[in-house]
Amino acid sequence: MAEVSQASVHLRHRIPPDFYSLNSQKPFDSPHVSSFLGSEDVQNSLPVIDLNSPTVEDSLVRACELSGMFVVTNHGIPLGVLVGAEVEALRFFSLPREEKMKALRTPGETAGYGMAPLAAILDETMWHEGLTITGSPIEHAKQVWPHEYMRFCEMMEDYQKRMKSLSEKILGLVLKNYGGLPPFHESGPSTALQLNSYPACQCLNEMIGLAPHTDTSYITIVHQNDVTGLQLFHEQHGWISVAPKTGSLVVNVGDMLHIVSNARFPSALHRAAVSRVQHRLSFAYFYGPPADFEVSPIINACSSGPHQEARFRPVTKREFVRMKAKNVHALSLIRKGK
Ligand SMILES: C=C1C[C@]23C[C@@]1(O)CC[C@H]2[C@@]12CCC[C@@](C)(C(=O)O1)[C@H]2[C@@H]3C(=O)O
Ligand SMILES: O=C(O)CCC(=O)C(=O)O
Ligand SMILES: [Fe+2]
Repeated sequence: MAEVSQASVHLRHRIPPDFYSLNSQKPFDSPHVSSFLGSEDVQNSLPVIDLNSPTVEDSLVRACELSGMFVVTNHGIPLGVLVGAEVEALRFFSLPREEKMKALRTPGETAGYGMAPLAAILDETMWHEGLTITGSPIEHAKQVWPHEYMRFCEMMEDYQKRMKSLSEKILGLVLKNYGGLPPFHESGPSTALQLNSYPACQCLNEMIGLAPHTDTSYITIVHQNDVTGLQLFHEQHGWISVAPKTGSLVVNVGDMLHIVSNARFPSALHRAAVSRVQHRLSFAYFYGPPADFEVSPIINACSSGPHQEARFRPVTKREFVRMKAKNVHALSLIRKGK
């Protein structure tokens, strides 16, 4: 009996809500989210960085220091690639629930359909479904489209290839004064593409799409469709809305870069809100160290004042992910002197 309820709890955290049937109910208030989803309309306060600018390196470093999140333009990814990926993602998320369930993430795996892993340690329900892709999505795509999987796979592979180069360009510039990109040895970085879908939500008066979190990556590159929803927590303004701008991309600092920079760059605390009328899609590309690479603060000439002593103990991404699966505040567990 205990085993059965354990399993159902586990399933509850993996399987997205039944959006269609919930939306056919009369609107009701969520007990957990009492009108806290408002955000200040100060989205223009996020730095916008032209990657072709001659001062790009300084601007990137300042933006990382200031808010841990910024917008990039002239990034070299054609609009057609972003829109093409949106079309394919929508083709997937528009499938009937039982079809998408064929691609359900199996326990212990990264890739597949389901709730964000974050759901496992939260009480509240998130109005969210996601498809995580690592490399080729062929296995899951074939399960849902036995004969029409190629277009989806080609689009997603091309998207990841381009995002990988862009991540390396941005991270290389940000870390230039730290000796450039960290040495990855033979293993290469660990990367993942997370397709996020937030269907219009009519049944709840206020509902969270993705709960507040930081990403584990060095950096994450986010593309949003034209529906506003991404919000960044800002020390002075509270939650600020990061509205989509056609063709531009949002970049945020994750936990691994926060550690490498010895807390000089904040790991951006962010969340996603949902719309009552529009289906929101976002694409998050995570670029991080390989699982067994030991990440530790780099102390060098550009670290001054309070940053001179290592603030974190070394940690591998694998160990950190294990800690974060139980505690969203995993960073505090590796902070020195705590
Ligand atoms: C590569 C990954 C990062 C991620 C966990 C995952 O294995 C796949 C999903 C990612 C995501 C997306 C939503 C927020 C987040 C915290 C989560 O629960 O799943 C991130 C994870 C992360 O950055 O740790
Ligand atoms: O939907 C968004 O804009 C944010 C997605 C996100 O934060 C994530 O996938 O980690
Ligand atoms: Fe995120």
